[in-house]
Amino acid sequence: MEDDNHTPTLSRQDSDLDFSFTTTVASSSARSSLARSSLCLSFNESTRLSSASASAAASTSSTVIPNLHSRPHRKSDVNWSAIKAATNLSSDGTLHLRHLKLVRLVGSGNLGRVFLCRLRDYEHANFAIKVVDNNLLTSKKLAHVQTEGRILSSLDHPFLPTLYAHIEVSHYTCFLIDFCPNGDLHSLLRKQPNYRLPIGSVRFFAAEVLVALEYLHSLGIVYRDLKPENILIREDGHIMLSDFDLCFSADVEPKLDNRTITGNRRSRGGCYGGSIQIHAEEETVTEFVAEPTTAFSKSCVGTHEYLAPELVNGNGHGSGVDWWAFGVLVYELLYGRTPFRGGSKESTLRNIASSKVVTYGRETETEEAQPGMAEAKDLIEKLLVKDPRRRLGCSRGATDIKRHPFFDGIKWPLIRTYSPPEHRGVVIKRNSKSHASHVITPSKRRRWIWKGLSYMLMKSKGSKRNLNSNQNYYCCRNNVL
Ligand SMILES: Nc1ncnc2c1ncn2[C@@H]1O[C@H](COP(=O)(O)OP(=O)(O)OP(=O)(O)O)[C@@H](O)[C@H]1O
Repeated sequence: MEDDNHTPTLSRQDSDLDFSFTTTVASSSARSSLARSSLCLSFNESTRLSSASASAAASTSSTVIPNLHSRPHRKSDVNWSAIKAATNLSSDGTLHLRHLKLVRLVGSGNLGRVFLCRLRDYEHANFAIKVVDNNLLTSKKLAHVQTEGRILSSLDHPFLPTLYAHIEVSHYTCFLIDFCPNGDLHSLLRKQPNYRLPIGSVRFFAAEVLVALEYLHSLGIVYRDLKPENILIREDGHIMLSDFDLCFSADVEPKLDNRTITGNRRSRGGCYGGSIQIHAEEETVTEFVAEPTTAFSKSCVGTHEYLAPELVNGNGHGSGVDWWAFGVLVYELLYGRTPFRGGSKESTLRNIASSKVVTYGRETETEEAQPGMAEAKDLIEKLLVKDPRRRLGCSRGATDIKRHPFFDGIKWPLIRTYSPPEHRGVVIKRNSKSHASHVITPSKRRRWIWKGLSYMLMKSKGSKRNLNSNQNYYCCRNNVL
C-alpha cells in the first residue's frame, strides 16, 4: 500500500527505491555476442548537448508520465491498465521506481542496461526498464539518451515500444517500455540452419518492419539503425523496433495521393454465364504518402554493414537511408549474411561506396526456385540502388514498397492480425491478454455497472425478452469498451 505520509522528495524516495540495478548482475542478454555495434562518427549541431545542460539533466529528479489517455492503440492493453491502476493508487499520481520490482538483467548496450521488471502490485504485467547511468556518459551519449526519450514519448504503434514511464532519479534516466521475451531477430537468425529464414517468415518480418518505418517516417523520424539486433520479438510473436538513440527528426507533410492503376477485369458475357471477357480497366486509388521531404543530416551513424552509400560518402543523407537498410535487412534474413560485408569494417565500407552491384552467392537451384524468391531479389535490387533519388521508397515512402510484388497478397490494414511464424527459440503466447483478470480496469468497472444495470432492468421489467436484449447490448458494449 502507498504510504499516506509520503513526501515526494528525492531523499525520501531514495530510501524506498530499489537501486539493485547499481549492483553487478550476471547478464542473461538475449543479444548474441556477435551482435554488431552501431557507430557514430559525428553529430548534428542541433542535437549536440552542452555539458552544462547535460549536468543539469543529470541532476534533475522527476517522473515524467506520458499522458495516460493519449495512446489509442493501448486502450485495451493489460500492461497499460496495470500502469494506470498503479498510478491512480500512487499518492502523487505518478509512478516511481519503488512501484517496480527488478526481475533480471536482459541485456546491455552502449547507453545502458535493460532489465525485466514488474509492478509490485500487478505481478502479471511484465515490462522492460532501460536504465542509463548519466554519470557514465559523455555529453554526446547524453544527447542520444535525450533523443531516445523524446522519440519514445511520441510513439503509439503496435510494432514500436510504448513508453509507460520516463523516470529521472538522481543520475539515472529510466525508460519503462514493453518487454519482449523472445529476444531479437539477430539471435533468432543464428538459431536457424545457415542463419536463413524461410521466405514466408522473411515476408512477415519485412512487412511488419515496413509498417513500423512508415509510421516513424510519417512522424518525420528517420530511424538510421535498422538491423536484426534492433528488431525485438514480442510475446505474441509480432515485432517491436527498439533503440531510437540514433534517430533524427525532419519535416514531413503526410498527404493522400490519387494514383491511376490499369488492370484487367474479367466478366461473363450474359446473365447466365457465357464466355469470359477481359476488359482493360482504369481505377483511381487514394494512397497515404508520408515521407520526410526536408530530412538532411551529415552525421555518419548506423551499423557498418547497414550503412547506405550516401552515409558512407558523407555527402548528407535523408530518409532514404532507412530504405537502403531495409534492403540489406531483407537480404540478410534471406541469405544469412549482409550483401556488402568485407574482411574488415573498412572493406565493408569500400564495398558499399563502390559501384559494386549486389550479388547472391551460390545458393542451390531448389532454394532459388522457391516461390517468391525472384520477387524478393527484385525488391532487394530496387532498394539497394546507390543513388537515393532512384531508390524505391525515396520519393513516396513505404507506399511504393508495399506495392512491390514481393508483398502481393498482404492486406496491410489487417497486418496486426496475421499469425506470426513459428521458429526454434521463439515461444509465442497466443492470448497475451489472459492475465487481464488480475487488473481491475476502469472499463471492467464500467462492465460491472452495466451488469448491475441490466440486472436491475431485468428485475424491474420482469420480461425474458428484455433480459435478452439487455444482454445483447451489454455484449456489444463489451466489444467497444
Ligand atoms: N524491451 C525489451 N525487451 C527485451 N529485451 C530488450 C528490450 N530492450 C532492449 N533489450 C535488450 O537489451 C539490450 C540492450 O538494449 P538497447 O539496445 O536498447 O541498449 P542500448 O544501450 O541503446 O544499445 P546500443 O548499443 O544498441 O545503442 C539488447 O540486447 C536488447 O536485446
